[in-house]
Amino acid sequence: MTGLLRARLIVQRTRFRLDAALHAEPGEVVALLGPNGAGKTTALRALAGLTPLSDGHIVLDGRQLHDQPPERRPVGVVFQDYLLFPHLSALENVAFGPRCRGEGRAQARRTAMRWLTRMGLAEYAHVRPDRLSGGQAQRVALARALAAEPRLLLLDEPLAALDAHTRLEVRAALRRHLEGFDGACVLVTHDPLDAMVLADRLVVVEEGRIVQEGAPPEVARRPRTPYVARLVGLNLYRGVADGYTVAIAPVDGAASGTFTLNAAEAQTGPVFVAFPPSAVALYRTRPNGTPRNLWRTVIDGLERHGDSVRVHLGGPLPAAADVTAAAVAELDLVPGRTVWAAVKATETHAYPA
Ligand SMILES: Nc1ncnc2c1ncn2[C@@H]1O[C@H](COP(=O)(O)OP(=O)(O)OP(=O)(O)O)[C@@H](O)[C@H]1O
Repeated sequence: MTGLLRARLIVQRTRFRLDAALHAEPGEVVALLGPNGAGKTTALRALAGLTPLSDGHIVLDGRQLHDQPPERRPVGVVFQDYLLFPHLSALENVAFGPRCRGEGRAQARRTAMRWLTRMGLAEYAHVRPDRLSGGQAQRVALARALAAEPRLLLLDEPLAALDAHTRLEVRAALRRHLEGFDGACVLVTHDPLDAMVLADRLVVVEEGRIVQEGAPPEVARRPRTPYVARLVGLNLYRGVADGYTVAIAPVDGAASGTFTLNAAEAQTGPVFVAFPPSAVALYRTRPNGTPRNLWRTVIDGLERHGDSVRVHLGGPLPAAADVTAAAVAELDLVPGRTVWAAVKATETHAYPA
């Protein structure tokens, strides 16, 4: 396998094992996405040399890194809370990187100033971290990591400490800065939007294993686990296809196993079927002239979801449906109510499992 970064990360703990093969090309941004405790941070720390590998390897630019201590690795790290030195100015914080790489004091300060200017922070050069906003501190931390000219940049939840508004701006700025970086970048995030916006490739980790990877639109369109489906907001089922019909496998013990969905694409054998909550229409009484998929179900719960209301439906096919607030009032949708749910075959998407 070629690539700037080639790694097989194995970390064995008493009740947890990470075993993940990671690779990245020059200039590629790879997002590690996964639920709590999946092993994302462990993978990042292993790449940085902060957590030892139990087995495996890390090769960067053709050089073995796994036997090098953290300070000898051409790796820049931005932690979630940035870990800026509180007693140093922004400039001195950024100059720390080039200093560690052996630049003289004056030269390191010039390098640091260049980076701060690039990040739009020149006027904050002499300000200490406690006087910086979250977004500014994030940029200083990024400048400090990049000023050391790493070949691998590691970002641990780079936007997690920011409020929603700042996050939007910083996300866009971070994307621009990453576009100018020609090394490999691995970032860890919980947030699917961060991942979709920032990454060229998503690597989904669950229970220490990679369960899916691919370009963001591909992962979003064809989720392969319930976690990924929830993340991208799709209803997802496993089943066995015979032409345009799919016999759905039991979902969380709820589906009977005999539930059949009509899909838009003809397939044969094990498949996933996905459709968005917005494709589910709800009725109080059995509608006439209906789409091909129609079933009776019970409302489990409701929650606000952006401008609409997400209705959680129980068996026989647990699903989420997005409806307007007006529809909730009109149909008197309340938990426990029996409704009819309909999905057009053309709104479903079936693909090989
Ligand atoms: N220092 C440690 N010693 C022992 N176990 C640890 C240590 N750090 C993490 N773990 C365990 O290893 C597993 C993976 O943790 P890790 O922090 O890598 O997950 P994560 O995907 O980053 O989760 P989160 O999104 O919650 O940060 C978890 O079961 C965690 O409890």
